[in-house]
Amino acid sequence: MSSVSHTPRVALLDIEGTTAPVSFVHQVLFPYARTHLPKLVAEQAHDPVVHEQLEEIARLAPGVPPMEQLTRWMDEDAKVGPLKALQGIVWGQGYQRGELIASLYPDVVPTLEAWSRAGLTLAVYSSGSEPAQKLIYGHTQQGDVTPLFSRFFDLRVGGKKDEKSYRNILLETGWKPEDVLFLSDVTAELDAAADAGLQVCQIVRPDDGTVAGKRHPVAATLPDAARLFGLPGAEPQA
Ligand SMILES: CSCCC(=O)C(=O)COP(=O)(O)O
Ligand SMILES: [Mg+2]
Repeated sequence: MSSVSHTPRVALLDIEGTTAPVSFVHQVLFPYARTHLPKLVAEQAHDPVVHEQLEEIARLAPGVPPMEQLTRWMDEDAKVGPLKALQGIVWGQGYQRGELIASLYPDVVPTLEAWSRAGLTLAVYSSGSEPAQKLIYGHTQQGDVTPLFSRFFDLRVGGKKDEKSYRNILLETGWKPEDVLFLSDVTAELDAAADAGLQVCQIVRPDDGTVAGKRHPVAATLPDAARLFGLPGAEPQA
């Protein structure tokens, strides 16, 4: 397991399984998109934003009807740009209609507020599109918490299991790798980030049934991660 040496200045956070329960994404957001995507594709295909994504589907899967391809990707939980962009659009409609409200783990907002107050830069890296990230944090049970974050990264920089994506984030921001702490539940994502020189912490939420890996520090909550990395917002020691 890698050791913890340098206090991070940037916290780069995954969403599903790290700040939001896997159950919220898989039992609320994904089914909502599955229900509403066919109508979006059928009725809003001429909207320029939707149209651009439909063209991208046709490029990636020539000859396949777009809704058939989207269903295939949803069945595989594929992290693909056009699916993520279109899911973001229907979730936006859902939040606007009051049919969706985002669930975050209860420790998330207080800990991020403590980190922000202490001067840490907070950023998101999720497979969900940047608009979808802003929607989830804009419609939480605690209100709009998007101002806590200064940067949002999605598949535009590459997939989360690819070391190059983290190098792209470093290039775009000028952050030093050792200053950045990436928090995620998925070991393959942490491996990629660590290979790019970032500090990493696996969030192993008992409710999500996450399995702890062996290579990286493990925390059950963000306060637990704060304690491991010398950050504010740590839970009091027992
Ligand atoms: C913006 S919330 C929905 C997240 C999502 O679509 C997804 O596929 C989960 O991605 P993550 O990278 O946060 O695990
Ligand atoms: Mg995750």
